[in-house]
Amino acid sequence: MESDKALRVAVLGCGSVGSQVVRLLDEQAADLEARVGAPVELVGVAVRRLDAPREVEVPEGLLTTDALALVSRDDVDVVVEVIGGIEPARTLILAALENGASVVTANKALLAEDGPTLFEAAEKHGRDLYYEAAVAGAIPILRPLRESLAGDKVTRVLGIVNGTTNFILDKMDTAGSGFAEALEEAQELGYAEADPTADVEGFDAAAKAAILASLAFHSRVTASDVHREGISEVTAADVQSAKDMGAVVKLLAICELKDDAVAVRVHPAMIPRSHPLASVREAYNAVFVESEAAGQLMFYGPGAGGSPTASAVLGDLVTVARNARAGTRGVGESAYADRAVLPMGETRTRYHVAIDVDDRAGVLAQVALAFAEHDVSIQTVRQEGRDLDAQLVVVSHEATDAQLSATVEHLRGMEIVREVTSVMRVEGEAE
Ligand SMILES: NC(=O)c1ccc[n+]([C@@H]2O[C@H](COP(=O)([O-])OP(=O)(O)OC[C@H]3O[C@@H](n4cnc5c(N)ncnc54)[C@H](O)[C@@H]3O)[C@@H](O)[C@H]2O)c1
Ligand SMILES: N[C@@H](CCO)C(=O)O
Ligand code: NA
Repeated sequence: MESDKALRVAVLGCGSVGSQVVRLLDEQAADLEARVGAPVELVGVAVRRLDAPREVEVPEGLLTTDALALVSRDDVDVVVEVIGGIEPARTLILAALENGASVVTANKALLAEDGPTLFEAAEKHGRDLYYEAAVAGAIPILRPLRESLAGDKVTRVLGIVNGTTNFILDKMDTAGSGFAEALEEAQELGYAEADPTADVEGFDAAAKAAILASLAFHSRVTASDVHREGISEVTAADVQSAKDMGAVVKLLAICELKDDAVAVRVHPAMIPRSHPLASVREAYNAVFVESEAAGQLMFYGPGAGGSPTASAVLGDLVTVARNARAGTRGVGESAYADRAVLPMGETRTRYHVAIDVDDRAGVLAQVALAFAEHDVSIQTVRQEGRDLDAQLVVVSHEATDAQLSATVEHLRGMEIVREVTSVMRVEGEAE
């Protein structure tokens, strides 16, 4: 792009995010031009159907159903991919890069599954590939990890990175709703999709965790490296049990550096109400970062929605445009550390276990022994007497997930244990 020439932008997909990108490109045109130093011009919008209803009016003549032809035009400087999914998004991004365009995308699913292929193509063709919108929507988190913290050593990232599940868990906590009822409300408000599997079962958060871990630890982490558990099994009893111990249940994406390996997981966990992430309500997102020199940082804001997500897309677009004007490109992938990914069994965590037991002599000792047999140290035990039985709530110290899950299996098989009523990991508290 020459210094006074417009930056020519093609947008692929005109749904929730794409329509807001198109709107902002029009409404902010004068400011964008001033910030970039050249006009930012929309030259085409690829859609699936020309006659579909849209949230934005696309200028005459810009709509096309041939996305491949659009990205193959030699007058396109930047392609914004907001179709989502693996194909045809991957083919279109690769074609755009090959054709000399830079790419801005919000596509976490594709980046988490096949990021390296895209990064290599960007490198090979000397173009930019930016994706701030892919993790936690509008919240600036990827740029801080990639740039602001590039001189520090990030040791841990804890994130609430899925708005739908945070909304559901928040309703279960504050309104006492059951999972199904809270999900229905999330669907009515338009947070959850008709098929909520990607959100509820943690796939969306796992993709984001893979991207966060890759950037935080300068390694390649893909979605298949992430241990994933969703929230569909979280019960009102779990939520109440968390409340009783001054905690709240959140779906967390946890990325940790352990010696020279990384551990990456997504699962519901109890965190103390005093932890900054406990105050993240409704569909908001937040990412809590711990690094050696900076200490603790928290990034908070709207993690979804057309307009917030478009804000992140436009931020990337301005960066790409400035790079192009300066005749340079931004930093590419940084995977030099090439760290191994720890299996979940070797990851260290803590468990909260609630069990119904017979209320008689020696029961507590037997339960304590089960923990001891797996070399798991107990932090607290709370007992609540009932008519004929008692509920014991045990919170462990840190141990490997394998030791902790073996302890739970052991408890389930014990004659004195009537039922294990709640099992959940506990995070966000110093040992
Ligand atoms: N909506 C959000 O809150 C949000 C937040 C962060 C990231 N994202 C990501 O942004 C991307 C877009 O999400 P969205 O919510 O806007 O989805 P959406 O379903 O609202 O929009 C996608 C659009 O792409 C169109 N499309 C599908 N195939 C096409 C093709 N071959 N050519 C042209 N158009 C095609 C669809 O018709 C649809 O209008 C996804 O990768 C998503 O993960 C969305
Ligand atoms: N479905 C996602 C959208 C943002 O990726 C969420 O609920 O957070
Ligand atoms: Na973001």
